[in-house]
Amino acid sequence: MAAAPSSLASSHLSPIAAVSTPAVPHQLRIGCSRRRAGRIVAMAGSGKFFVGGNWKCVKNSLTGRIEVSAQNVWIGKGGAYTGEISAEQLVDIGCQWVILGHSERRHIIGENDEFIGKKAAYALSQNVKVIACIGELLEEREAGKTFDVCFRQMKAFADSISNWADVVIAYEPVWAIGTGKVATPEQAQEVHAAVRNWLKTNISPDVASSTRIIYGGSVNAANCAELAKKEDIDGFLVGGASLKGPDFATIINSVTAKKVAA
Ligand SMILES: O=C[C@H](O)COP(=O)(O)O
Repeated sequence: MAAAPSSLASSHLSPIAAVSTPAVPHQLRIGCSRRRAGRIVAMAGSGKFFVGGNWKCVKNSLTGRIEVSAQNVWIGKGGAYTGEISAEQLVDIGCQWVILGHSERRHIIGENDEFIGKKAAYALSQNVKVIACIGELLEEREAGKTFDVCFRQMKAFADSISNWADVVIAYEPVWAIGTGKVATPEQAQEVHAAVRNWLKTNISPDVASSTRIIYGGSVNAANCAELAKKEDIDGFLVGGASLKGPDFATIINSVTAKKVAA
């Protein structure tokens, strides 16, 4: 892979961590994904936490530091789209965030860049904030196409985004998601720095320095600290490790420690 462009300082950014937990039966669910259908996804940042999944369970048990994210939303105003979730529904129940472009939506469900971009545009138009996921397949990395893929996915999001204050970028190499094969801190930092530089070049230096870029893919209690030390890693999007409460706490603390250190 070509050398990454120089990174922009991001140590002032509020860190973020994200987690998921297994489904709780008989709860209203928003969003779904593979083995973790109905999971909770929590993110910490800007002094807030964000959680999505089993709505009643989440909403009734969280403090004001926690916000909720869905894992899917429809591309436009609600209507006869059976099985889909509208942004209006999310707003109605007080759900502030949605995860878009997750690799499972791209590679299993078949959502393409344009479709994901439409979702982002409409969600943002309804004041639903977006966790914009990008990331390359293993064969794309091995072919030296990591930056090409991530930048193409970034452009699709950027074409739909006017207010970057409501966007968090999640870099999740597909080969690291749910595999136990985490990117090394250097591999992750290289892509995060490149994405931040892409924002600087294609959007603005302000957006580049203020947009949080979080890493996802086999983050756990053992590897989070070294990842969190990297300059352009502003937090985590965590799946499997969030099934273990103490591990999640360790992950949250790793990014909180970064914020304190900054
Ligand atoms: O949504 C979460 C990410 O896909 C990461 O999942 P993972 O931590 O199980 O690899």
